[in-house]
Amino acid sequence: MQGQVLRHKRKWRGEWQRFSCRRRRRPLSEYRPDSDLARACDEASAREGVEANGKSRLHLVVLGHVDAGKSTLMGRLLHELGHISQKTVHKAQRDATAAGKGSFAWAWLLDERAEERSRGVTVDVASTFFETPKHLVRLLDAPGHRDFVPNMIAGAAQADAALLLVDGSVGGFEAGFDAGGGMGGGQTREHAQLARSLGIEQLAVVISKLDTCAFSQERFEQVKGALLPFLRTSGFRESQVQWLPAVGPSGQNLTDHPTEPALSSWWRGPSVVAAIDAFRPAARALERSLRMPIADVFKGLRGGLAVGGKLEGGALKVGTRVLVQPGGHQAMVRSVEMDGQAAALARAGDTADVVLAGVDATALAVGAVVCHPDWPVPVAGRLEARIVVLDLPLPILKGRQVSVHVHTAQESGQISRLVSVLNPKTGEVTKARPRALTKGQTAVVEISVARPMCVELYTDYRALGRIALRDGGHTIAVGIIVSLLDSD
Ligand SMILES: Nc1nc2c(ncn2[C@@H]2O[C@H](COP(=O)(O)OP(=O)(O)OP(=O)(O)O)[C@@H](O)[C@H]2O)c(=O)[nH]1
Repeated sequence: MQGQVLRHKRKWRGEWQRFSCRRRRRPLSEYRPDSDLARACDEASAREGVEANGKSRLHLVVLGHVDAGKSTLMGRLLHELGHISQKTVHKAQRDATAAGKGSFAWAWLLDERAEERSRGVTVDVASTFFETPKHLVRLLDAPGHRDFVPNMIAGAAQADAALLLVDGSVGGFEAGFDAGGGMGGGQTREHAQLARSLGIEQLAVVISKLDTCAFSQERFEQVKGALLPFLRTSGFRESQVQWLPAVGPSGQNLTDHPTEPALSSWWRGPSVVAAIDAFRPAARALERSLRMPIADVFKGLRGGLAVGGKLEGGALKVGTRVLVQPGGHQAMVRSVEMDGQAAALARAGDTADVVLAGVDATALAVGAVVCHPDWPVPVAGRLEARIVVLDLPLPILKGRQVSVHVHTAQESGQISRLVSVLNPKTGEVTKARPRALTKGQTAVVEISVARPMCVELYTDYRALGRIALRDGGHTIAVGIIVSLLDSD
């Protein structure tokens, strides 16, 4: 059953009929970019190096357990890099102190900026831009609280690399990393596992708050020693993981080697900025057909409805005809904005705001996908996924209700069939039709969703072929989509 693709099977029934796109999909391998779009992409690639001073775009997500120090570190970093003025810092300090939350002044810088940008947002991930010597960084500051993990997933789904903030203080690390009685535990674990399952391979683990234990090298190594085996089993390659200490409030090891003697005496590695510069930007998948999962829907500044998101493949420009799935809604690109500026073109790897003309507002929702009309993204109500079962106290049984996450989409569904248990190394079936799945097992399951979702086979389109299953506020399994059933 694995790998079987039922691409053209149609089932017209009830609500499904309204969601289905009446087009027959052509194989992705046949895709050739439209010639004027291809020319515009070539010209943009030629200009790119000059306009961006040779810098490349990087989507970076900041992850970590609640209160690990993510916002503080990034607020201070933006100030050090000249993106936040001294005046704004003073104001945030005054406001935070007046509210009896003086220690949150740096964090408030980022939070306040997020509010300013708010425009009926649907994804509560603060997003801002900064430059490092090598990169133009789009920063996504994901909320650490477990209630907001779905937002974190939407943020991480767009990222090329992640900073994982880990509270190094005594008790702080343990709280974020604790297995939590077998129900997923702290968000250090869950964020790391989700990040990897969402395709993030490059990670910098920033151990914060070492000032609370006299900048102890021993504590740094202890935290690293506890976390490294877990990251390995989560699928990170050691060569792709950097480790570094940093203290947000005093700015230690953010842009330069630390000035604090207790830290500089033993730390020889990179600063946060150097670690970010060591990340490789993702290659632009221009040869793929257009896929832009919608992360945000809002009113465009110059009228019309706009959608925001990252182009996972292809390109679009003013005048491009697109299709919005589910539903097969035709639309025309009226304008494109990137980094708050009007742009002629958006290409794979860019995050853009796109105003669409000729489309009904009801078609535009977070989790819908803007795609090429001749190569529409499949919409499936039932699919098979190869999953790894995470830390959970109760086994997964057939019928388990789950929240299904794929790119920016989230839908309720159920595990409708346990297909097989696999040997994780060889992929061989070790048990067909198991009665239950337990922690650590690799398995193929069938998932049915309440409303059909835009998904792809992992082998066709990785960014839209990764899946996470959550239940009761915890991620219970992560995996890849191996077969589309009832898809159109
Ligand atoms: N001593 C010390 N305190 C820190 C450090 N980094 C952050 N803090 C403090 O930790 C608290 C939480 O910091 P935040 O930056 O809000 O943490 P966060 O990870 O963004 O929290 P959420 O967004 O709620 O997940 C604040 O009081 C900060 O001042 C650090 O390196 N050392």
